Amino acid sequence: MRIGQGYDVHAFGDGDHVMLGGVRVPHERGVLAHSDGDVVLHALCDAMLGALALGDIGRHFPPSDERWRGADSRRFLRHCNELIAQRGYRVGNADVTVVCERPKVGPHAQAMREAIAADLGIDLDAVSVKATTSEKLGFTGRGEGIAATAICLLVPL
Ligand SMILES: Nc1ccn([C@@H]2O[C@H](COP(=O)(O)O)[C@@H](O)[C@H]2O)c(=O)n1
Ligand SMILES: C[C@@]1(CO)OP(=O)(O)OP(=O)(O)OC[C@H]1O
Repeated sequence: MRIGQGYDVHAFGDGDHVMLGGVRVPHERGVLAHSDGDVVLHALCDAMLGALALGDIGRHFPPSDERWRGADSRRFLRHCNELIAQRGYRVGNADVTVVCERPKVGPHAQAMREAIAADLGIDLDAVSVKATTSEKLGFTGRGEGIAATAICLLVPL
């Protein structure tokens, strides 16, 4: 078995939604990003890559590459899943925490779990999505941005 962790942050900018875990969540701000800026999927990709010491998301999908402008991050997740499968692993379970004051994540967590489980080809109960505020402290507390952490266990196929 292998274990990995990931972390991602995006600043809020103009817009009317944020992508989280592959789900479009209505919000009065968007995020500043090269891709769709999905912090949940970016943190999870980094956790999967980290578990096998395969570098990070920016190595596989460089922000300098125009192919990834506005990209759907589910594409990154599926690619990372293929990379780990090529090495004889699948995600045993994954646990993600989103940190922001708003939007509220809870009402969308089930849809995020379903999207992630579908892309990874694993059971729904192997995917956890949680959220917390930072009690109005720091950049997330001031509503300047959104962060996510992820941890995953890889098990042999
Ligand atoms: N963006 C968020 C933040 C929090 N939640 C839910 O609220 C609960 C309480 O958050 P605290 O930071 O005050 O502990 C938290 O456990 C989540 O269930 C949320 O849905 N979205
Ligand atoms: C996802 C990539 C894709 O170019 O760009 P961003 O959407 O800006 O997201 P980030 O979390 O900074 O990760 C780096 C890149 O791989």
